[in-house]
Amino acid sequence: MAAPVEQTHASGLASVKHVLLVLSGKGGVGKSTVSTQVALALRQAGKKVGLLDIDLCGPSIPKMLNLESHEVHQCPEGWVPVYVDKEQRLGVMSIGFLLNNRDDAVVWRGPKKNAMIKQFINDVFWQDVDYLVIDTPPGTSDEHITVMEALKEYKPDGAILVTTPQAVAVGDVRRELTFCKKTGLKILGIIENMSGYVCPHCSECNNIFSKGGGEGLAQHASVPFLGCIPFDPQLTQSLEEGKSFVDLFPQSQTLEVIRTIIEQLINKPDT
Ligand SMILES: Nc1ncnc2c1ncn2[C@@H]1O[C@H](COP(=O)(O)OP(=O)(O)OP(=O)(O)O)[C@@H](O)[C@H]1O
Ligand code: SF4
Repeated sequence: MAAPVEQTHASGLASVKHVLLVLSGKGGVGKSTVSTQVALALRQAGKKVGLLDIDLCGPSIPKMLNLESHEVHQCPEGWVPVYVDKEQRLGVMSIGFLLNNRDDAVVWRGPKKNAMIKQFINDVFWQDVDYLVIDTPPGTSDEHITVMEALKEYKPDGAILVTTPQAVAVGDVRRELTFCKKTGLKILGIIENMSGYVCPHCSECNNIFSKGGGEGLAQHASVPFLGCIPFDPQLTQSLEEGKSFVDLFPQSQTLEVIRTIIEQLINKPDT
């Protein structure tokens, strides 16, 4: 585990223009996938982006971006993010970079996790970032409360809720909606992930499972529905290989969906 930062300058999110939290009611619905693709698409839209992975129990973002061998270093202003590109348009900070043993986080007790979350919010040296995308742990836990407390002074734009067609029925997302209301976090919208299946042979999107639950829930809760991202084997491939889906499959229909989601986020009057 890397030593705590000896801070001499204000860092934190002071130079970050917009903060977007990505939440999901339960694990495995594609929260980290959505966080990563939103960050990559925002960069492609010309924004300077930060991606903060505070899913302490399962930091998967370094693998998804092929950054697993990287370690963060410190400067007087704080931890320096790992940059995906030499132009430094997408910087990533993840607990995965700080662990000697990738399984360490799983056994941490609450206070240690909460202290780490606060450090992540306050001690990373983001330099003039337009959008900071924060990948949070699944569910609603003490860690989420800590995140919200640590973010209070930075006034996050709001939350993107990720669900799957199957998860919407179980009530996990409803709890997430309640959490946002109780903590005063604006809901930017719901994304239904793994919604339909893109055939690798003909690129046709088939609805093998039910579809539309996310949109129905959004209507019911009077929050925006941002779109349906299908289960796309090309997306799985790019995540497995740690390559950018945006660069690997620029003509993909799935990418069009992600771009449409980004446009809605960018063009919100108050984001
Ligand atoms: N739309 C998609 N198309 C293809 N594969 C996907 C899609 N969304 C997610 N996956 C795959 O599903 C798996 C789980 O995704 P991911 O790690 O993003 O979920 P998560 O909600 O962040 O999980 P956790 O709760 O463990 O953090 C990953 O292997 C990812 O490659
Ligand atoms: S979508 Fe159906 S018809 Fe098209 S290639 Fe796939 S399996 Fe064949």
